[in-house]
Order: sequence, then structure tokens, then C-alpha cells
Amino acid sequence: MKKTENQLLVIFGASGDLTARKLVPALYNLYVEGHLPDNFVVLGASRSNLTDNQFRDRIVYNSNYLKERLAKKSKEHVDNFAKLFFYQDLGDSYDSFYGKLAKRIADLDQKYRTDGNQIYYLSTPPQLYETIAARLAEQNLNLQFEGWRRLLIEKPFGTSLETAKDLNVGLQNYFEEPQIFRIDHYLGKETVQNLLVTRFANSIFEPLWNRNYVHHVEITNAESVGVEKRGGYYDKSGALRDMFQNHLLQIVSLVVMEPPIGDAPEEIRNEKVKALKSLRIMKDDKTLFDHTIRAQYMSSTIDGKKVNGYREEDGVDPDSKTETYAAIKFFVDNWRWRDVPFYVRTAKRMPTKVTEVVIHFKKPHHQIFQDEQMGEKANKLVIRIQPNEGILVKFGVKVPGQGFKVERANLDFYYSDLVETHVMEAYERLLLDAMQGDATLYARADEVEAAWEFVDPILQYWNTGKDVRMYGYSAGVWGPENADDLIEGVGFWRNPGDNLTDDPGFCVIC
Ligand SMILES: NC(=O)C1=CN([C@@H]2O[C@H](COP(=O)(O)OP(=O)(O)OC[C@H]3O[C@@H](n4cnc5c(N)ncnc54)[C@H](OP(=O)(O)O)[C@@H]3O)[C@@H](O)[C@H]2O)C=CC1
Ligand SMILES: O=C1O[C@H](COP(=O)(O)O)[C@@H](O)[C@H](O)[C@H]1O
Repeated sequence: MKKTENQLLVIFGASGDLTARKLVPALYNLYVEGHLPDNFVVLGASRSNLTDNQFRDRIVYNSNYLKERLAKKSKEHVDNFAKLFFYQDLGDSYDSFYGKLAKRIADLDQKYRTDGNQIYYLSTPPQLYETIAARLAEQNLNLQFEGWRRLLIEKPFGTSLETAKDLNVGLQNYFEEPQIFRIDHYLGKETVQNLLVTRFANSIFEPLWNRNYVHHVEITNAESVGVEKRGGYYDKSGALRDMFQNHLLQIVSLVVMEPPIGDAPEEIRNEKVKALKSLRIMKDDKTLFDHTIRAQYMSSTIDGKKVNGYREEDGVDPDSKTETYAAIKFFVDNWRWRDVPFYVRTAKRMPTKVTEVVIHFKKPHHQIFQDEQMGEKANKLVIRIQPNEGILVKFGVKVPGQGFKVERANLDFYYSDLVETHVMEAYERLLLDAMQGDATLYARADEVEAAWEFVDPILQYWNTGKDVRMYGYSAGVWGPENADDLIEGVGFWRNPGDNLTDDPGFCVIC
């Protein structure tokens, strides 16, 4: 096990949802699994007026997110975990009180011997990221004399190419790029990382992973929930910014990239950037019109219950033009992928929650068996990111009996079969990596900018193009019918079920 050095973690926005829902539970898992260093403390910071004990009550003792896990534990076990947490009130803004904060950090560092190593986790509204970095620098908290200093930034990282560039420059005024860790929680998912292993630790897939054998690539990210309580944020964001620019393009980069020369963070990140830079940017209105679809969910009844349409959700403008569904077709301009279409879609209020990558292989180039549906039975590799994580290969077998009738069979592997292995949750993996200084699973500045470069023209076209349509789809179906047009030339969307082996066949979108 890699050693984690003594350190102090400062969380800005510590009174917020992410801290309680994801960060503290992730820290708890690290605590239980023995991954935390001997000397380790967490200092929560935000404007809310809380004492250390009130903060501990809120995020540990009274936490809904830890309740089940703590229920069977001894008081001593829970107290020892709670004692790791402290709280610093930042007054009424994130622009002052940094002298006090610096003093508190120095005191805790000395008392708990955290060796001057500090992580600053920014879990606040994004407009505060640069201000916080600047104020930390004013107190010399960015300087690495006696220990190291790292800055962790939550998404969203900018809202356009221009704002992402500005934010990169803004942060780099105060912190060096190797100190900056930009979170994309999809990279913390084991199955996303497994894309690298599937491709580069096996000799059976990689030789086929190119335009000679791959017919098209399909990536689906579907959520059954709507915007829940985040309507205010989501209405300014939309599916393209919220999921596609970051999480889905990260997955795309892992599918598209060339083999790195080793597993060092910079080797992998260099290849991912090259992959993102090779995505063909859509420039003309015709391509943008033909290759992109956006839509919004409309009210409907699911399992006998009425479900709000997007425009009826709290915090959403009743005339909103924000998409909750985005489907994009694109090409990759490099030697490996030339002319292979990629189809990527993401949406809320779909029939189920699922994320998967499907590599559709070409038919055998000479057809020996006279099976009319042979085309629909071409090989597929399905990489299920969530849920029921696993890998499925679909291949043709002979149906017993006379003649050569071909049917599809499955070869499947489920992560859950690896019973002894504890699969770390995304935030747990990412926090531990940052604590150990491993940036492999964090997005680099040029990576984020390359992703925005691809997305920006689509957003601009959607905002200003005169022919752009906003389709509707009833909550609980697989998006608008018009999304069929996008993929029509190659088949139909694979609308998967809950299980990896559910075989939806080639169903037409509802
Ligand atoms: N929640 C989630 O699931 C996810 C969140 N994120 C990102 O993480 C960050 C934090 O999100 P989340 O915890 O959900 O947000 P919350 O609104 O729940 O919490 C943010 C915290 O920041 C503080 N804050 C400071 N200034 C403001 C302000 N002007 N308006 C609102 N809050 C302010 C608040 O604490 P106080 O008032 O005490 O200062 C608040 O507790 C955001 O950047 C978000 O985009 C990313 C992925 C998922
Ligand atoms: O970043 C985000 O991700 C979640 C989906 O994450 P998952 O791990 O549950 O797949 C999404 O609901 C949210 O809108 C988005 O901001």
C-alpha cells in the first residue's frame, strides 16, 4: 500500500451538500480502511457560524449519509473519527478572515504534527474559486517551503472555453499547475479506469480497436432522476455542460487515446489531451444541425405517479431553453479513428440509470452464412460503467439443428464477482490519490480546455442558431424520437436495461 504522508485537509464550503454527502463519507471509508495517515485533521471552513462540536454533530453524529454505517460501531470508533474534524468560521464572505484561517491552520498543524502538508478543497460555488486561491496566496499558504500545498477544484470548471481559460490563468497566478487537482468524479469510478486496463492489459482487444474493425462507438449516460433540488444551478448549465463537457468527454478520451508509454500520470494525461484535440470540431451550421440533438423532459406519469416536466421544476425558468437531453454524433480526426462515427448521449428522466460504452464491430468482410439478420448480430463489446458494472462480449454461435443459423451469445464479467475486492467509491479514490499526490485521475488545464474547444461551438449554435430545435420527450422514455435520425445510418440506439446482460436488441427509441 502506498504511504500517505501526514497532512491537513481544509474544506471550503464545509457547510454544503457535497461535503456532507460525498466528502465526509469518503473520508470515513478511508478511515475504516486504514488509508488515513497517522497525523491527519480536517478543517471545515465556510460562512456559517459553527463551533467544532456543532460541525461534528452535523457531518458525523447526525449525518444521514453515515447513519447506517455508524449504527453498529462503538462510541469510541465514532468519536475517534469525529475528532478528526475542526471548523473555522469565515465571517460573512470568502474574501476576508484569511489571517484568522492561516493562524488556525498553523495551530492545528503544530498541535497535530501534520508536517506543513495541506490540501485546500474548494467545494463552494465556482465564482469563489479564484478569490479563495488569491486569499490563500496572500497568506503564503500556496508556498511549498516546509511541506506541500495542493488545491482541489470541484466542477464546473468554467462555463465556456473562455471562462475555463480565464480560470486556469487565475488559479495559475497563485498555484503551480502540478499543485492544482481538477476533480471529475467519473475518473474516480473503477469501471472508467478499467477502460485503460481492458484496452492496454489485454492483447485481444487492442488490435481490433481501430477503424479497420470498429463500425461505430456508442456511449450512453442515462439518469432516471430529474434535476431534483438543483434546478437553479442546472438551468444555467444544461446536459452539455453538466455531463458531456466533463464526464462524457473524459470517457471518450479513454476510448480514443493511443497507448501511453507507461502508467505515469503525465504519460496518460498527455495521451488524453491528444485524443481530445483530435475530435473534429463542428464548424458549420449544417453539421451542427445534423449531428446534434437537444431536448427537454415533459411531465408524465411514471409508475402511477405524476412527474413534473423540466419547466415545472423548482428553480427552473418556465420558458427555459436549457436541455436535459443531449445527443451528439462526431468523428475523430486521427489515423486510428478516421471515419468511425461516435454517438454520445446523456439525459435526465430516462427509464433507468445506466452508463455504458458499446464498441460495435464491423460484420465479417465475407459472409459465409446466409443469415439475413447477420448485420444485426455483429460483435459488440459492452463496457458497463454503472450499475452492475462489468464487461460483455456479444458473439455469434450456431443455433443447434440443420443449417447454419446464427444467434448471439454473451460472454460476461461482473465486478461484483470479485468478492474479496472492496471497490472504492469515486470520491474515496480521488481523495486518496490527491492525498498521495497522484494526479492521474485529475484533469489537467489543457485537457479541460481541449474539451471546451469541442463543446463551445455546439453551445454557441444551440444558443444562437436559427434552425435549432428543442424537442420534448415524456419523462421516463428514451428521449425524443428525432434522436433516431442521428444514428439511423448505422442502426439504432441500444437502450439498455438494468442488467449488463439485458439484451435490448435493436429497439427503436420511444
Ligand atoms: N452536490 C453535488 O452533488 C455536487 C457538487 N459539485 C460542486 O461542488 C461545489 C459545492 O456544491 P454543493 O455542496 O452542492 O453546494 P452547496 O450550495 O450545498 O454548498 C456550497 C457551500 O458554499 C458556501 N457558499 C459561499 N458563498 C456562497 C454563495 N454565494 N451561495 C451559496 N453558497 C455559498 C455555502 O456555505 P456558507 O453559506 O456556510 O458559506 C454552502 O454551504 C459546487 O461547485 C458544485 O458545483 C460537483 C459535483 C456534484
Ligand atoms: O456531475 C454530475 O453527476 C451526476 C451523476 O453522477 P453519477 O455518479 O450518479 O452518475 C449528475 O446527476 C449531476 O447532474 C452532475 O452534476
